Amino acid sequence: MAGLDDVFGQLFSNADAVALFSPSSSDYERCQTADDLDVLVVATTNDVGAETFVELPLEFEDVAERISFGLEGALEQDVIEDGDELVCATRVFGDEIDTISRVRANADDRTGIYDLFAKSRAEPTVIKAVLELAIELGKKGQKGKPVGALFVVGDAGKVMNKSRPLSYNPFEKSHVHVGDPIVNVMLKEFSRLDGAFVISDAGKIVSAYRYLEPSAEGVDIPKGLGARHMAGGAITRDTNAITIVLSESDGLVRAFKAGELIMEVDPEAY
Ligand SMILES: Nc1ncnc2c1ncn2[C@@H]1O[C@H](COP(=O)(O)OP(=O)(O)OP(=O)(O)O)[C@@H](O)[C@H]1O
Ligand SMILES: [Mn+2]
Repeated sequence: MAGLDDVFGQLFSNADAVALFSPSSSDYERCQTADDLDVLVVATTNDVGAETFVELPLEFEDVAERISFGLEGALEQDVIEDGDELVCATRVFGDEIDTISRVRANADDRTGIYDLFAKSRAEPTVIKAVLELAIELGKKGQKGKPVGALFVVGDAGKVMNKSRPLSYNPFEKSHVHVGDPIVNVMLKEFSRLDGAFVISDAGKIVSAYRYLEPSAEGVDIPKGLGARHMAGGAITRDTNAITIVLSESDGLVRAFKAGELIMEVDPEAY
């Protein structure tokens, strides 16, 4: 009778590296003792003191998301190469590693999402909540019609200084946070209207209906994008904010940082 190695051996054979997701110290040590095995640790903190470490900004609950994000980070940090075959070990059912998947790192799959999360000033959970909201808005639209939206996340004081109100601010004196369930309903309602949402580093919604007035000098965004995207790109050069923009015309969600387009995703693919 064939052993498990014969049945599942192809999961391990000729792999270039092993990626351990949030391993315990003993998991990590055991891997260290295996001969010529390249080991990288992917986790929110480097508790095991790994030599090769890729930081996750948050624990992604979805395993496919967790792995793609980790590999994108590893590619970005040049700890793996395009085309590398990886054995990814992660937890799914419990608190310990219980699942193995074999994944090929593909540089073409890079979305820029690692850059957006890993080196931004706003809290990762805040960025995630806003990104998810933009993706959901993009999928559903507003009563079946496509909607556009512009979210400015982080460095809110400076963003407020470089913008002006288009209408009364429904979030004035309120203490609502992007993660609150009620906020998703409110934001969707307000996104029918003009201007930008301004969100603080910690996720407080500071304002809706802001008209951004950054200097657009030296901002290089792809041709064909209009005023919303130009303002969304430019404000990230003038401040330490990032922006997440949903286009009404092509339905894509884009992110800008330091005056540049760093991510472009199709909500339908999520
Ligand atoms: N400086 C700005 N600050 C905030 N909102 C803006 C700014 N400029 C434009 N907008 C908003 O973007 C909306 C769409 O403008 P426009 O069509 O020029 O942008 P766009 O980049 O082509 O976006 P879309 O792809 O959604 O059409 C405007 O109705 C307005 O609500
Ligand atoms: Mn337009």
